[in-house]
Amino acid sequence: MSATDAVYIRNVNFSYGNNQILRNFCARIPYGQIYALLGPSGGGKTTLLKLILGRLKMQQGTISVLGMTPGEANSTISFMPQEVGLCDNLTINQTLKYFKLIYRISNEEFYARRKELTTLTNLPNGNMLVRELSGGTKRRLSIAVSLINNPNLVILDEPTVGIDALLRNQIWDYLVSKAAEGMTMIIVTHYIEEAVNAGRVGLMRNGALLAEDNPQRLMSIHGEANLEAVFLKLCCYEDKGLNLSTSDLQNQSYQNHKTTKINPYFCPHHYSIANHHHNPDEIFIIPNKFDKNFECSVSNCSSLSSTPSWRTLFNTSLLTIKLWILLTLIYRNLNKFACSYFSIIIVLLPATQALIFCLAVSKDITLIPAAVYNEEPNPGYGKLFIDAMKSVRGHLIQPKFYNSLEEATNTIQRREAIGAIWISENYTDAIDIRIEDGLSADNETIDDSTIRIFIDNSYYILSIEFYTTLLQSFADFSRQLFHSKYMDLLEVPIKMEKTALSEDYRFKDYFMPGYFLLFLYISQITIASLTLNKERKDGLFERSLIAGVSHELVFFSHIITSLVISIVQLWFLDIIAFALFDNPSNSSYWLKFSLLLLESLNAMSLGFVISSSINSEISCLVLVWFITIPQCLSAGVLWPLESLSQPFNYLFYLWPLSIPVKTIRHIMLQGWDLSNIHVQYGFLSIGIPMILFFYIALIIFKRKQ
Ligand SMILES: Nc1ncnc2c1ncn2[C@@H]1O[C@H](COP(=O)(O)OP(=O)(O)OP(=O)(O)O)[C@@H](O)[C@H]1O
Repeated sequence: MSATDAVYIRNVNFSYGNNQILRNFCARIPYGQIYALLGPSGGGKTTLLKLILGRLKMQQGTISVLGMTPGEANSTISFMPQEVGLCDNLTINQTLKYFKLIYRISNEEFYARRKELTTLTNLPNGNMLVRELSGGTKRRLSIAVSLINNPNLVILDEPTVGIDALLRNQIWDYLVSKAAEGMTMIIVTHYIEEAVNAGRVGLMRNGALLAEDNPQRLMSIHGEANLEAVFLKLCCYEDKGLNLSTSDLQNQSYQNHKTTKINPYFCPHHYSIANHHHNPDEIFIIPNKFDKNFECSVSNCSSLSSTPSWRTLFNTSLLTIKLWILLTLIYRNLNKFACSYFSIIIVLLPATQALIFCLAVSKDITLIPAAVYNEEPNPGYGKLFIDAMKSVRGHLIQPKFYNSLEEATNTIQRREAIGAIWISENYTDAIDIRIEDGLSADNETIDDSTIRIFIDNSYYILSIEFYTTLLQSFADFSRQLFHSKYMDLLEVPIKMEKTALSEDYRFKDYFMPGYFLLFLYISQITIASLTLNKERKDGLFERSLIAGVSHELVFFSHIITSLVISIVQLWFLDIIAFALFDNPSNSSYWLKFSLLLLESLNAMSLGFVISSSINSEISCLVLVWFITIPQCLSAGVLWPLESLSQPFNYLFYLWPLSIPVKTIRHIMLQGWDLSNIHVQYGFLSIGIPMILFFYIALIIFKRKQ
């Protein structure tokens, strides 16, 4: 290679599996020129660009880019991918600002260049979201992004597709002027006629270069009026088996070079990384043989850069730069998140679920309808029992009276009542006789003094509550009855003593900690399972990597962004569950907060493993459902783990929610703190898998293309 080559490619072979894409590909792209790469669709142009950028691993051959190996000089290279490479959820201004921050362009330079480029590319209002732009406008923005850092080398993959002819001409004029200032450009284009503007064209077919030269010279060598005819002619040669090798052509073009004056427009006198100050009329000499031993000249390569050399920055303040990029990425992530309607639902998901929970479950069940058939002609003990029943557990049972047993039981059939109560005609007398006779009471007296109950057990929870209330009412009723007869000793001989853990907890209190944890978990795993695959598909990702952003920084930026989202979610949850509603929390606020936050990170780590491994977002969501829905039942959220059938209960302890749910209950209901071994174990059971999953996710994220 020569010192005048910005990019030097020699004998490169590349295959995707058995499909060989590039065959002994050779090309050289001089500094300060526009190199147009032409060829049929599927010919391997994009593959070649990715090899130049180091985004694909070389299999065979040599590529030197700005005197370095592919990928090394990327911070001074800009790349515009074929798919425009923008993020739909950012505005035009945010997109440009993102690259300002990534490339660390000074404010002054940035505003001047932004003005120049937005005028050139005729961009609309900077506050418009990228997703609101037309295809052509996106492409124009993408061009502006590629030039915002005034790079040494710009690689544009089909930049002018979908752009009208007038603007296309203006853009080409601008590119030509930038080449005149020393910028090197590789442009893949399907518009053969616009390639005439380039200083050099490479005609590519079936993964090999058919010819490479100045367009005018190529046309004159082949005696054709346009490049398309040249290309067709070369294809014909190839099809007929005439082997017109690249070096033949180069020798040929070199010979022509010596005699042909190149249009000064395409051989600008400013160009010359090797310090050749050419006269506009001077001939640009292309060496006719590739140098065998290539030596890179880094100083030459970096001298054109207006942005600081990445290496220098690495040496001086590596940490500051990484921190700066990390902050920029977080800024971008948050902007993207804020622009999506879906985000607000995700942020509010745990809080809204908590609100629904508090409205629906946190109050005791009241007013369960019960049908009463009281046969007693006058108010007696039957009425006393019903009155006792009404006042138990906040009016849980609402009695409705009927005139026959049939009417009362029919209400159960019609689902108008959860149960029916039948009090016999002689209930008061029978009770008195039974108290008198004690164990010698006859069967008829026992029958008459028994209250009969009919329950609809298909409403399981309601029927349990109904039955429990009846038992409690009967205890109250009998206490009153025995008290009225001075027989207090006959009271039921069980007394509930008060302990630190004997608060009057109900079903909702048992359910609440696990439920809150479940919804934090679901929201975080859902976000995370769509994060890394979306990042990979995001147009900015490829560009950011080329700009020097590492996979690790992108990964950490997502962890921090999701952590911020988790904290906001937790605050909303706290406001709803503990400030607006009076849910029990017997623990330190920070211990509870830390456990919930750690479990959010745990969910995130598993979500990242999913999103780094699977590209399809639908498949990720299905997998998330597959993991989370069974946990509602088998991780102790709703139903205690102790009741699960053996040996599966041991297996179910492996669910990411099982031990955290137990631990949060220990903290919130039992008031245990970090000195308790079970709480420590709970924290460890979240932390260890979390670190492991984050590590696995990062490895997959880095390896998977
Ligand atoms: N990741 C991949 N895995 C397998 N094959 C691939 C992959 N990427 C590209 N190819 C194949 O490599 C060939 C060259 O693709 P490439 O995108 O480089 O062509 P191209 O010349 O840029 O085409 P176009 O002009 O249509 O963009 C195509 O046949 C394509 O199907």
